[in-house]
Amino acid sequence: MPRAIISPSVLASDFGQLTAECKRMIKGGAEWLHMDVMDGHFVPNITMGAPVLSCISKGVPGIFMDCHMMVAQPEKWVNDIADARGSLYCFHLEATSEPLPLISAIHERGMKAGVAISPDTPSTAISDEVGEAADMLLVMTVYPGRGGQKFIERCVPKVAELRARFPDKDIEVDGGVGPKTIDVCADAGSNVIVAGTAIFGAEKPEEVISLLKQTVDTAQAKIATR
Ligand SMILES: O=C(CO)[C@@H](O)[C@H](O)COP(=O)(O)O
Repeated sequence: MPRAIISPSVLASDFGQLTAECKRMIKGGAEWLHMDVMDGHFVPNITMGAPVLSCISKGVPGIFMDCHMMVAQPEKWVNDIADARGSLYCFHLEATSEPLPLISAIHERGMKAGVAISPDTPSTAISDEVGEAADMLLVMTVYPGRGGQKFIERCVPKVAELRARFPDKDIEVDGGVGPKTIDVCADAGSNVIVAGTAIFGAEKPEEVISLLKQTVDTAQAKIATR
């Protein structure tokens, strides 16, 4: 049964704050930290790349960096992210015509491989072969590009479709997820939860992390008995 994993999407205005926030989230119960890598091509914004991730991994020993690569050429950054000690390299299916060789390249560099789909991409675009080869599947519940957007509920059936085909895989949701939207995500079968605003905007982030985790674990236990 896939276990609940909470992966806060780290928001910070300077580097010292970034590492401090990562440490605070781990202390608050987060297993992974979601790193939004945006290149200004695949999405309009630019965030951070391998040099910043390298500093974070040095500053936060043992961190699991869940690197969400919102980039136009995902093949290009595998080595740099591996050298920066990225733990999981999640690329967008829309950004490559060769997902299987890319998954192999990611595995060869010792990282887990994730495959993301944007809201307008159907879950069936992830073939059985690609889904089996990947370690994690990411269903975006907002259009990639920035935090703080409204959850798009019509993306949720894609989670259920993927969970039915891949019962043992990690399935992540990202975008507008928080206490108000976790139930539908968890019931559909997602077990890796990315949250930015809902966690960082909370007075007690650890309570939000705990609620998200409990909701997923309860839903996974129900799904396992179906
Ligand atoms: O990558 C993205 C959006 O592109 C997400 O990781 C968001 O940054 C999550 O933030 P919230 O929607 O939870 O505020």
